[in-house]
Amino acid sequence: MSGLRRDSFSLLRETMRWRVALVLSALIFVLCLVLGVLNTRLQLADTAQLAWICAAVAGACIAALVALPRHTGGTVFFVTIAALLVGVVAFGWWHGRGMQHWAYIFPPVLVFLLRARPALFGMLLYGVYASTLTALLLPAIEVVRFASGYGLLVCFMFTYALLQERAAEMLSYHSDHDALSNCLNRRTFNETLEQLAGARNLVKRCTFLLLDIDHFKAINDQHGHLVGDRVITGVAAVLGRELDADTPLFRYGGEEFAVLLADADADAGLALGERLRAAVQAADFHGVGVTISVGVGHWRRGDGNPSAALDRADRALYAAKRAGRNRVRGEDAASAAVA
Ligand SMILES: Nc1nc2c(ncn2[C@@H]2O[C@H](COP(=O)(O)OP(=O)(O)OP(=O)(O)O)[C@@H](O)[C@H]2O)c(=O)[nH]1
Repeated sequence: MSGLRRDSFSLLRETMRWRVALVLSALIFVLCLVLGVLNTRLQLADTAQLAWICAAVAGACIAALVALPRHTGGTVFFVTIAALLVGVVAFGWWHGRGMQHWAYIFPPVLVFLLRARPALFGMLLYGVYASTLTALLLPAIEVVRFASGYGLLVCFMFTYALLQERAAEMLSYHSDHDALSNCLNRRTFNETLEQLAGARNLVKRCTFLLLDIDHFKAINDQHGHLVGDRVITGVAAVLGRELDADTPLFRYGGEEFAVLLADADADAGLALGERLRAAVQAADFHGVGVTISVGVGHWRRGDGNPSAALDRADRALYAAKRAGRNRVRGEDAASAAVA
């Protein structure tokens, strides 16, 4: 998980978080200054003291947001403000005072700290708590005023959080998948290979299958590129149906696919290759005869880089093509092809 996907998604989220954090901390800072002055005038020393403390924390948050990298600054802000709000609620509870105006800060903080659904649960829970506290201390009209404003804010924040989650999922899907075949794309394949090579990866062995549509240029030439595109989509669908849900299928190149069988030996790869080859041959591609050739390469941890096994799968594929296509070849054939 690196490169374009993480950059674009994280940047979007970090920028949003940072901006909301800055606006919120400025708001809390100003609000607390005003509350500090008013409570001092009303001679409510403990509430004034609380307001000064909150103003100082909000001021420190503004400094942290400006000085630290956006991601760290945002996280520091939301965690600090969440802790501060819990402190304010505890203060209100302890002194038997309604602190319902603070409740309006909870929804944006929870939405930027948690996923949408747990945030909704937290927002509603706090809304019930603050409404009950208000009902105990103030006239019913105040409860209605508070609950309507707070409810509206919760609806807005939950909608925003859901939209943001959907946008992130879509962004992630489109940066991982190929638009024509809906398979995982080459970039994801390269990342998977890198992860596999990592010393901390738990996969002990794996088998690569490279699958290439036979005489695809002729299909394009005879039926046109649109039909060629449909054949690629159709072959991907057939392969996807044959594979387990947890076996990834990649579009490796133009008319070439790759399958990564984790914790499987070479024989399992050859058997799967044969099943996939037969399934494509048996499928109906609107009258176009389509077959695939398959090359299989095996890798064990300690054997060096997995890309060497991929190389062997590529040579086995070449051997399958040379042997007449529509067949599966393993590493023995790859060695023979080199010799
Ligand atoms: N329609 C379509 N054609 C593509 C796409 N990507 C690559 N191609 C074409 O696929 C063809 C691949 O041809 P070759 O690599 O010569 O191989 P082949 O004709 O399949 O022959 P063998 O692999 O030797 O069986 C080229 O003509 C590419 O232009 C695509 O996304 N859509």
